[in-house]
Amino acid sequence: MNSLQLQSYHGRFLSPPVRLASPSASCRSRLSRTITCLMNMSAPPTLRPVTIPFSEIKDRTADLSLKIEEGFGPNGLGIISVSEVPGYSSLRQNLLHLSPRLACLPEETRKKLEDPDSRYNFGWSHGKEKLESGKADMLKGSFYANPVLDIPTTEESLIKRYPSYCGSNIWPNDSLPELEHAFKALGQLILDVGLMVAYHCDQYVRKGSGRSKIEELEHTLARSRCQKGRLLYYFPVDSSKCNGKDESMSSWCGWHTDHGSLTGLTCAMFIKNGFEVSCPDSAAGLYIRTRNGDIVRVIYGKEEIAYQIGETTEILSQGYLCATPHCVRAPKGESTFGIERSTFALFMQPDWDEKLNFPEEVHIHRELIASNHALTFGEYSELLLDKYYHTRTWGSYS
Ligand SMILES: O=C(O)CCC(=O)C(=O)O
Ligand SMILES: [Fe+2]
Repeated sequence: MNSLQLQSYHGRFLSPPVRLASPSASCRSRLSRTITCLMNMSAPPTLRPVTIPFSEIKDRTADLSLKIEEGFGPNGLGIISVSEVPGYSSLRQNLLHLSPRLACLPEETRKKLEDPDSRYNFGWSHGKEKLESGKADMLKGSFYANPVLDIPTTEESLIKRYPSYCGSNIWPNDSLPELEHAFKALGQLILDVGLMVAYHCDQYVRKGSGRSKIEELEHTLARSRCQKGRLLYYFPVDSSKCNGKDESMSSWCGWHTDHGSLTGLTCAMFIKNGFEVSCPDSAAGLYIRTRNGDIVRVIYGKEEIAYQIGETTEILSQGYLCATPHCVRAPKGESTFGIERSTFALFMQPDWDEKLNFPEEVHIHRELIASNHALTFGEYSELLLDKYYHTRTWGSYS
């Protein structure tokens, strides 16, 4: 089993997950009935998350607390998927096909899409984040934008104070004009479905915690101006800095927890020579550390949107829902040379002004933030960026 290290990851950092009370026997048997274990021996098992059809998640009268418990509860994987979302499949295809095109734009074109002032949290970002080794991450490129608001605020003091959220989107209007529409359409859909997931999470927390007054995830996210989409492009295996000898699970993307509230994820697309292919290495892809401490590979269908919990939900739910540690393993072996990976993450996050009270029972970033301390989400994010993200020396931000 991999020992997890505290790691910086573009403002989304790994912290030791909080252990809650051990799961009941009934939870355990329910989980083992519903999880399909496809592979087991020395390698970590491959599991499917609990899947909730769109018709159920959109139903505000449905009681989905058992399914939310299976996915996000003390014995769950920390990830669920939503299936049969109308219109989703073509929006995913449209956007994921654009990431290789973006990544192979001429260097000076990509440079114009960079935004050092936001520490590369808007527009194109490549080689600006640190890997677990501390070296610059050349393995993937990212394109960041707020899919809902092009200009979240015009207030200069806010833009200075919270540049990673209050800055403006940068679209490649001349070089890849299709990107803006494709990015916004998919981001908005994942957000709409994510708010439905958030509603059912609130119901689950209210019921299970016995607290009538909770910080509602759904409303916190619905009023936020901080949604952030990330289109990820993992460079072909042989042309990246990866020498192919990296056996670790986190060879493409290091272990971390996302620091927002809820992350929506598409099923990744593998591409070779411009064509979609299936990945020849079945060990490649997304890995998760469950709240029981097990490391598992997680798979879900192309037609499904996956959602996992971020740190801010752990803080606002007072540890009732826990952030999900995850990483991505690169494919290995000669047959995988030339394979690129494209995927999209939507980080649903509170507004920069939203107050976070750090409760006693949550141990996230204790080295930085004392318990019973309160910070806004904007302050929390910038604090983490200050500590772990050393771009002030690279960019014009000073
Ligand atoms: O590439 C992936 O599948 C996950 C990416 C991720 O975890 C992130 O961007 O925070
Ligand atoms: Fe992540």
